[in-house]
Amino acid sequence: MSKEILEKLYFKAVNKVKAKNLIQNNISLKDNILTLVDTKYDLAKYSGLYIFSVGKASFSMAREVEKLLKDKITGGLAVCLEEKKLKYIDTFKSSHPLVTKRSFKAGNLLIEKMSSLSEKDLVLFFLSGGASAMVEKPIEGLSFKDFEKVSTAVLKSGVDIKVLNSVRKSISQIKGGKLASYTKAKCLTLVLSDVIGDDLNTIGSALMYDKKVPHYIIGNNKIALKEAKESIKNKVEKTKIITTKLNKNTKSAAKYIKEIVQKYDNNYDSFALFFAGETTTKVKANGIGGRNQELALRLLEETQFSENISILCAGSDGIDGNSNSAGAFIDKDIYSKIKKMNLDKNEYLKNCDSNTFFKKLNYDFTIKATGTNVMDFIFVLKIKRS
Ligand SMILES: O=C(O)C(=O)CO
Repeated sequence: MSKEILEKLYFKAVNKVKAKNLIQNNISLKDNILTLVDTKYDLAKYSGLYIFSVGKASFSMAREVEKLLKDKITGGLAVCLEEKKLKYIDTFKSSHPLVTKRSFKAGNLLIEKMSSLSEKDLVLFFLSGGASAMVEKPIEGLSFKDFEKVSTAVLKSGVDIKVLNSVRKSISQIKGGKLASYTKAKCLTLVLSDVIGDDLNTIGSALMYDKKVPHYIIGNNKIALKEAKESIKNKVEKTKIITTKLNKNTKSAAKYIKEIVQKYDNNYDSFALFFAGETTTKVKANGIGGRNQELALRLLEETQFSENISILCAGSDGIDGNSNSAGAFIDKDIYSKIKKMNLDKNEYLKNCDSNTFFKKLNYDFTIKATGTNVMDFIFVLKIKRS
């Protein structure tokens, strides 16, 4: 029952920031006038309209924008993770989370297409999280092998995305706004934020963020959480978005969440608490899991939650680390199951194997990739058990 409610809350949040809603809520076309958020562009003034899209939400963004703008679109490219085609926009399947040669190919394709445009063309560039790994053109002289070594080492080091992307920008010919300099076209960037505080210098390694390109944030975790909160406000005594900027390592995050839950537990009979952000962890072993399931595992350490509390920790993209799950649940029954199955939490933590742990218990949250990405969610629910 609580698992079902948590799952519903998750999909409420995620659906609000899926491409279909984002495009419908932020872009419209009437009599050749394209309205983006609050700015109007007269398409008659441009010789071509090009759509580019990069990131985990790339394909769905491009697909939805095609549905809206149809043959107004002259061309473009969606670098995506799907092997799918579109009518007006070319697609190219790249890789994530590791940079591969496909990411290099995607980088070159972007440069080739964008540099062929003139100042009379208009570009809508859709940027979502994951873009940094999906497109790349490393600085001259850096071999693929060396590039791979550097990027894999920083990826596993446990640094946050800001630091990670600063390193990525320093070894790239397209990141840190450099991609924008390859084109003469008028460019506008529409951003689905997967970074704390919607920092445009960090999202997708700021491919297009130089001074001349307006950026519009069209989706972020705040929008997602508000929708989830609204959907449950009549069913519990208290709802609260605690933070949209959680950026601690999994250990400190677990401690922080526990303290807050304890406080609410002492004061309310029922509640829904919403946390969002991105925790960090050092990957020191070869198990299966990601930061969301590791956080859930750490939440099980030391004191138990009281019996009416249940929790979901999950990535909004539907994928947690190297596992095929989005995250994991916790409820009162998990403690006795752990005991019964004689599972040693510390062993699984040490082996970075949180997914195996939750799968054994049948407490993993496994869904398909959602096609969007606004970082991670932690939903805490207190309701009477039915
Ligand atoms: O840089 C990326 O690709 C991220 O996921 C953050 O936006």
